[in-house]
Amino acid sequence: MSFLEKLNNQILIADGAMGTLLYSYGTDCCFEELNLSQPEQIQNIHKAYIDAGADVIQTNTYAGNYLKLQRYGLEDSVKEINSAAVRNAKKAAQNNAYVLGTIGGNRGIKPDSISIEELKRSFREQLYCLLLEGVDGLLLETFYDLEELEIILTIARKETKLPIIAQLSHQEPGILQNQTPVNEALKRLEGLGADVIGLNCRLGPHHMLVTLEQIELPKHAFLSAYPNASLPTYTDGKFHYEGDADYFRQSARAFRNEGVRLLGGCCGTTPAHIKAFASELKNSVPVTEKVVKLKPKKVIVESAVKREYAPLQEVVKERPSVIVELDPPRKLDTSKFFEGAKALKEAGIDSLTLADNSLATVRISNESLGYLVKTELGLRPLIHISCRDRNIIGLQSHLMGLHTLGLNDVLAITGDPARVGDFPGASSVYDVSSFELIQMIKQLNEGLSFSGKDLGQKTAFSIAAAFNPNVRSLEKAVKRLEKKIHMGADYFISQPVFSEEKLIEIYENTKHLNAPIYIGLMPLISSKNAEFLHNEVPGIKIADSIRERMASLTDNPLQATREGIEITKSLIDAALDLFNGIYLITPFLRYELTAELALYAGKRASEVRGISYAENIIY
Ligand SMILES: Cc1cc2nc3c(=O)[nH]c(=O)nc-3n(C[C@H](O)[C@H](O)[C@H](O)COP(=O)(O)OP(=O)(O)OC[C@H]3O[C@@H](n4cnc5c(N)ncnc54)[C@H](O)[C@@H]3O)c2cc1C
Ligand code: MET
Ligand SMILES: [Zn+2]
Repeated sequence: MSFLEKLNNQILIADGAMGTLLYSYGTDCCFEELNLSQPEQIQNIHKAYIDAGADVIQTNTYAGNYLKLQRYGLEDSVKEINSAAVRNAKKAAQNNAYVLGTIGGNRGIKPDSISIEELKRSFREQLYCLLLEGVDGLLLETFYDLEELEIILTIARKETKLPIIAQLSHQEPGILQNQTPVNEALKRLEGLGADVIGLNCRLGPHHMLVTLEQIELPKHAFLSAYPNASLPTYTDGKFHYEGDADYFRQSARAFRNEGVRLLGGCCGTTPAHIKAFASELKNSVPVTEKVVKLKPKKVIVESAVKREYAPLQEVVKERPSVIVELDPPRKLDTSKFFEGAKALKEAGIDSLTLADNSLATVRISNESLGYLVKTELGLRPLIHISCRDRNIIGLQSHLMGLHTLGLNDVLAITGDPARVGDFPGASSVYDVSSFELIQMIKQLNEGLSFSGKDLGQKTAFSIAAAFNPNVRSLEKAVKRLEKKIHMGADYFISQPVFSEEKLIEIYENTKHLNAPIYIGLMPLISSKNAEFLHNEVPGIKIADSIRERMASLTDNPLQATREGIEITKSLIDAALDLFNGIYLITPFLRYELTAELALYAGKRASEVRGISYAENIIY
C-alpha cells in the first residue's frame, strides 16, 4: 500500500532526531557527511527507530544542501551525500518502513539574508539528488519562513508526484514569525499541493498541542507533528534535551485527538520517545472530526507610557529646531556633563543627543544619563543605539527598557566597529545593521517583537537614522536614506558638514525625501582639531578653505576657537536657508561653544523665519 493510502486509514509513526542523537554521542563534524564516512552508524540509527516502531524514516540530509555544506567545504559533495543518505535509509528500512527524503529550511530570524535565487538553486540541486536515488516521499521540514517553504514547495510539486510533507516551525504557539496564523499558513501549503502539512521542531509537545488545537482538519491533506523533546539546556559546554519518553507517551493521544496522522519527533527525541508514541498509537485509527479552539483575540493596546514631547520629526517639519550632541563622559565624574546639559537647556535646544560609545570608545551608558537628563533637567534626551554592542536579544531588551523609562526618541545606527575604539579586541556584534534595527523599532511600535511575538502594548518611538553625506557618491548615500525611510525611519541626523557647497548639494539631492534632516555642524577648536577630523575620523571631510583659515591661527588658540565659532555661525546661516533642523556636536564637552551656537541659531531662526525665539524655547 502506498504511503498516502496508509495514512488515509491509520496513524503512522515517524522517526525521531538524527542530528541531536549524533551530537549526544559526541560527534563534532558535518552530520550529513557521515552518510559517506560512517554509513553503518547512520543505518544503525535508522534501524533503532524502526525497531522502536517507526513506520516512516527520514534520510540524514536535513542540512545536505550547498548553502549549509559550504560551512564544511563540502558544497561540491551534495550529490554524493544525498545519494548515500538515501541508500543508507533504504538499506536500514528493508522495505519495512517508508523512506522520506528530508530537505531542511535555510532562513532564520533574518529572512532576507539568503536571496530567493540562492534558495531555489540550492533546493533544486538537493531535490534532484533525492529523487534520482528513489525515495517514497519528501519531507520539507523546519521552515521558519513561510515564503521560503511556499517557494520550494511550488518547485517540488511541479517536479514530482511523490507524497510531499511540508512542515513549518514556529516560536510562538499559533503564530509564525511574520505574524501569519499557523492555521492560515497550513491552508496555504495545502493549496500549493502538499499531501501532508504540519509542524516540527522548536517546541515540545505542550506548545505544539496548543497550536494544533487551533488547526482545522485539512480537507485535501493530512496533519503531521514532530515535536522536540523539550527546550534545550546548556551544561558543561554542551546542549542537551531533558524531556523523557514517558511524557511523550502521555501526550500521544492528545496528538491523535487533534487530528495528527503522521507523528514523529524532532530535536532531542530518541528511539525511546518514538517507542512511547508507538506504544500508544501504532496502527490506530485517526480522528475524522475535531472541535477547533478559537484563538483568543490579540489585544495590543497603545503605549501605556505617554510621550511627553511631540516627536522631533513633527517639531522640525513645523519650525526651526536645534538639537545638540553632548557625549557621555569617559570617566565617572558626571558634573561637567550635567553642567553642560543645563546650559544647553537654557540655550533653548529641543533635545540633547547622547552617543552610544561613539568611535567604539567606552563611556557611561547613554540610557542612564538620558534618564537623568529627562527627569532632573526636564530636557528631552535622544538616545543613540548602535548595533555593535548588543545582539538581537540585547537590542530588544534595551529598547523595551527605554520605552519603560519613557525615552522615546532614538537614533538607530550600525555603529563604529570595535576595532576603531579603545578595546580593539572586543567583538562587534552586528546581528543586525541599522536597516533592521529601524525595522525592529518600527515593529515594537506595532506592539510586536522582532520575531513577531505579541508584546501586549505598542511602544511610541520616534526613529532617527544616520546620514553620512561626506562620501564619494552622495547619490548612493541618498539611496540608503530611501531604504531607511522604507524600513521606518522618521527623520535623519547627518554627520557634520563643513562647507556651504555641501549644504546646497545635500539639499538638491534630498529635497524629494519625505523625511526631515537635521544638518550636523561641529565647531572646530583648533587647526590640529580640524586636521585630525579631516584626516583620521571616518566620514568627516573639511573644506580646504576652512582648514586654511584654522591653520592661519595655529599660534593663537583662543582666536582659533573664535574662528571655529564664526565658521559654524555662517554655516548655520546657510543651513537655515535650506533646512529646519540643526544638529550641533559638542567638541570635548566644550558645551559653552554649542550653547552659544544654539542661541545664535535660535536668534537667526527668528530673524529669517519670523518665528520668535521664545517659541523655540519650549521647556
Ligand atoms: C548622527 C550620527 C550619530 C552617530 N552616533 C554614533 C554613536 O552614538 N555610536 C557609534 O558607534 N557611531 C555613531 N555614529 C557613526 C556611525 O555609526 C557610522 O559613521 C556609520 O558608519 C554610519 O552610520 P550608520 O551606522 O547608520 O551606517 P549605515 O548607514 O547603517 O551603514 C552601514 C555600513 O555601510 C557603509 N556605508 C554607509 N554609507 C555608504 C555609502 N554611501 N557607500 C558605501 N558604503 C556606505 C558604512 O560605512 C557602514 O559600514 C553616528 C553617525 C551619525 C551620522
Ligand atoms: N530532522 C533533523 C534531525 O533529526 C532535525 C531537524 S530540526 C533542526 O537531524
Ligand atoms: Zn528539530
